[in-house]
Amino acid sequence: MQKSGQLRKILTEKGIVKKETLEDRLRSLISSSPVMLFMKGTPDAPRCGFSSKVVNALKDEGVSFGSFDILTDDEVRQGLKVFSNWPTFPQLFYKGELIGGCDIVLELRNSGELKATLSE
Ligand SMILES: N[C@@H](CCC(=O)N[C@@H](CS)C(=O)NCC(=O)O)C(=O)O
Repeated sequence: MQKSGQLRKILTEKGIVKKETLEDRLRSLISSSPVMLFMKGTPDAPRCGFSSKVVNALKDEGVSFGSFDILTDDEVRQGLKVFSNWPTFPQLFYKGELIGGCDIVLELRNSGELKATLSE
């Protein structure tokens, strides 16, 4: 365990810091970038066609975004479905709010609203 991990463990045992719950972790991940994409794979190497389409739509519109590969963390993968009440990936968030998955992002792109939706 790394030093910061050891410190957190000791402080948590002493009740000095609150144990980070999965919900805390999800909230913090969702807010880690104004536009945040939970996807399968990475923007450079998507591992699902739906994720790939959303990455391309964001890149085409010149939107910069953060991403998280849910294939690397099953807790986040299953937890986010419950937290956001959305059963599939990709999931795109803007300023902490769920925008939607692939179908919605493509609809927004096709109607010319994607860039504006992600910069309000
Ligand atoms: N219609 C969906 C398509 C996405 C989808 O069906 N994703 C599936 C297969 S990649 C999924 O995430 N299943 C749940 C899982 O793999 O945990 C959308 O608009 O995003």
